[in-house]
Amino acid sequence: MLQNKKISFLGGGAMAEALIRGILKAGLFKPEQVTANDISQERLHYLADRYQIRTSPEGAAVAAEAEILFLTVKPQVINQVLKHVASKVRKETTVISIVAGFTIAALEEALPQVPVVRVMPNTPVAVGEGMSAIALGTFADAGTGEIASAIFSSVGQVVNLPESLLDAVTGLSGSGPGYAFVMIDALADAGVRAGLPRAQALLLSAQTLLGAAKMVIETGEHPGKLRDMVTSPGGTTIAGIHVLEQRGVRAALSDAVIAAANRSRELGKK
Ligand SMILES: NC(=O)C1=CN([C@@H]2O[C@H](COP(=O)(O)OP(=O)(O)OC[C@H]3O[C@@H](n4cnc5c(N)ncnc54)[C@H](O)[C@@H]3O)[C@@H](O)[C@H]2O)C=CC1
Ligand SMILES: O=C(O)[C@@H]1CCC=N1
Repeated sequence: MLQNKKISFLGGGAMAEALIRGILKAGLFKPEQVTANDISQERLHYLADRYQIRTSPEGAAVAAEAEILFLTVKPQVINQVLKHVASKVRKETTVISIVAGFTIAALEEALPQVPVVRVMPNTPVAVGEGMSAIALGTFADAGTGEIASAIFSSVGQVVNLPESLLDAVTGLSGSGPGYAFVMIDALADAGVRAGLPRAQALLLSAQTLLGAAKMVIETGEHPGKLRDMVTSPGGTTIAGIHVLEQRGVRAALSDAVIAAANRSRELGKK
């Protein structure tokens, strides 16, 4: 299905790089099938050098030859980019937008009759542990859906959801790695505070979150039940959890997700 298809990225920033790294690592595409476009020459040199992919500063030319075209620029510039390339995008090209808040309706207005897919992935696609939610546009058939699913399943887990839920996804899993990195860093600092050497504290912190997440996914158990398994009566864990509850960690995480989802909605209105 994807054999020999030309896949291109308009915008070669952090998320495009995460996807490029992930799909090459998964062996889904060969470097010569991949082209990145960016306004920054420095970025293009870096991507060509690091991943041996093709690069070009000519967005319209890249869009014209793409069979799968990724839109990976910031929400603030997507309209300008689409205006520049829209007339070059062929009706057979699958267009996959990961732009936060940018709606399928807006994509289809810029690219009439083109099969478009809106996806909200996250940066762990770079290491094969991404979480992506997919919503298909009006002109996307089952084949288009299969292409998007194959790409994103090669770099992590995929869910299909109605577009109306993608702002919520952005607040939870799209932005979520940011929250997780803050937690990992804070726990590592706490380990140092408790007397551990920095490098070991960071490993203990990150591996603990990785292990806990894996237990939830692999056992299918409710996290509350798994938490009870760690929590001995009168023991250490309940003493720590009490402090988290006292400081409102659950409410803080909940407010973080809602704030990010609201921001995604706001970006979509611009
Ligand atoms: N970073 C993340 O965790 C995630 C980001 N997204 C979405 O991915 C998109 C890209 O985000 P990042 O990679 O984080 O941003 P970024 O700022 O790292 O990358 C954007 C790239 O676009 C380039 N660019 C700017 N104007 C351009 C133009 N006219 N033509 C071609 N390239 C141009 C910039 O030079 C930059 O390299 C955003 O729309 C964001 O909402 C979605 C999911 C997760
Ligand atoms: O911060 C952002 O706007 C992007 C969208 C999801 C994750 N990062």
